[in-house]
Amino acid sequence: MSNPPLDPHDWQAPHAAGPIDADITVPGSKSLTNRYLVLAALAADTSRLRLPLESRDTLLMADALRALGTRIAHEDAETLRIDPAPLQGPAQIDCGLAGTVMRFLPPVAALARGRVHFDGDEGARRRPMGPVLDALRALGVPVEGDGLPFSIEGSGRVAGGTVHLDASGSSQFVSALLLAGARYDDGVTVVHDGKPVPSLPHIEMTVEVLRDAGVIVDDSDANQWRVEPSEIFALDVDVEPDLSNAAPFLAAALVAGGEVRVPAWPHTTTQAGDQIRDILDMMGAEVRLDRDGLSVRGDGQIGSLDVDLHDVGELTPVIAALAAMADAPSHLHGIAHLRGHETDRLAALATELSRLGSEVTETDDGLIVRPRALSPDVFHTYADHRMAMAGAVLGLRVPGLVVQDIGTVAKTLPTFTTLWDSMLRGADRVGTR
Ligand SMILES: O=C(O)C1=C[C@@H](OP(=O)(O)O)[C@@H](O)[C@H](O)C1
Ligand SMILES: C=C(OP(=O)(O)O)C(=O)O
Repeated sequence: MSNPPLDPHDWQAPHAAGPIDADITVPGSKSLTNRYLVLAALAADTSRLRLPLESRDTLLMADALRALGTRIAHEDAETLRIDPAPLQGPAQIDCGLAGTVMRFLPPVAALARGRVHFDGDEGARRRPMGPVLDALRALGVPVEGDGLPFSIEGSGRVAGGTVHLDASGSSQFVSALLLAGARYDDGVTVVHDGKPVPSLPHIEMTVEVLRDAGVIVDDSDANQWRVEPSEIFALDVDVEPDLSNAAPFLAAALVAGGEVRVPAWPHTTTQAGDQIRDILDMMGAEVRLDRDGLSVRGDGQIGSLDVDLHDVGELTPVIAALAAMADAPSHLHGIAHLRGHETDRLAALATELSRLGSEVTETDDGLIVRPRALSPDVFHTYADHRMAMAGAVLGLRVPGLVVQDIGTVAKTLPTFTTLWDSMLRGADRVGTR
């Protein structure tokens, strides 16, 4: 009997026939691109971003800012020019499934004159929003709703002041208020009360981009951030490659053996994804960062690990895929907040890895992955780009594995399959940033 035909959204993940030898040019960082776009829209003058990420999350951010009055256009193939203008409603904002759009823009919409309505994908309606919307209410901004869909009735200005919130569900609640806070009359002081904030490097990134734009930020006390009211200077920046999106390619060197190189890897960065270097080293890779970029070498052996991913939850799906092919059980912890990401990532990973044959236990705040012989099946992605990338990593060693709805990679890396194929051909001639 022949196999049933593949759904057109399904992708037969390529199997690695031998060691890899590839240079992969990774497109720009989602987190940096979307922070730069927001600050550029709030800035005093024209900004320029070179090599921004162009993916669903960043296109939605640009469209949303345009809906509020900002002019954003390509100046040349590599450069976006952003001309700020007074923020205006009425406007409809489609957040898709982008945490950065649904969290970063309500505090911006509060500065617009008029009603701004937010909605997004069905999955986005399940993502936590309460702390940032309640914080805006506490600052006197009229908000209708507690999650998507919701509306904000801006009056053109926000008084600002001190807000207390629980950011244990997402660091983005804090980043959101800090990004817009300099434009509030009294600035903003955000105080976190609750369990530890996840993804702290992402808040450090927010603080750094604000300081680069001339904003004074005091982050000297734990769990408290103060943004002084001030003008935001225009930006003229090159966007770093997205280090979390580099992870599946680097992981491939461990699975298939061989070497993967990522040029332009920053030597200092606020991207949490930089931690992939230490994690792959712990799993047995030979990792080298020099002036040409990052190179990762593997021999097909994957070591197990016990790791706290609280700061860098984005890497979990790819690390879990590696753990399922490691030489002993692994424990990934500190990641309870992943239940509120694109999907409940802990449940999704446990289900999909178990379907292939792994023995996976979901704990309160993570996963225990016991490697077993894997057999091919359909790997479901739950509209989660990082699940799709994890499926690709597994497919290198599981011939016949099918990744369902591969198109979901478009959230942050629309060229993923092209880059993946080029990596397996041992070259990166088609990669674009
Ligand atoms: O601020 C950002 O750019 C991000 C913060 C993190 O969110 P959480 O704090 O919700 O984990 C991260 O996982 C997400 O991919 C991007
Ligand atoms: C959690 C993620 O995205 P978002 O910005 O939508 O929260 C992610 O990219 O892994």
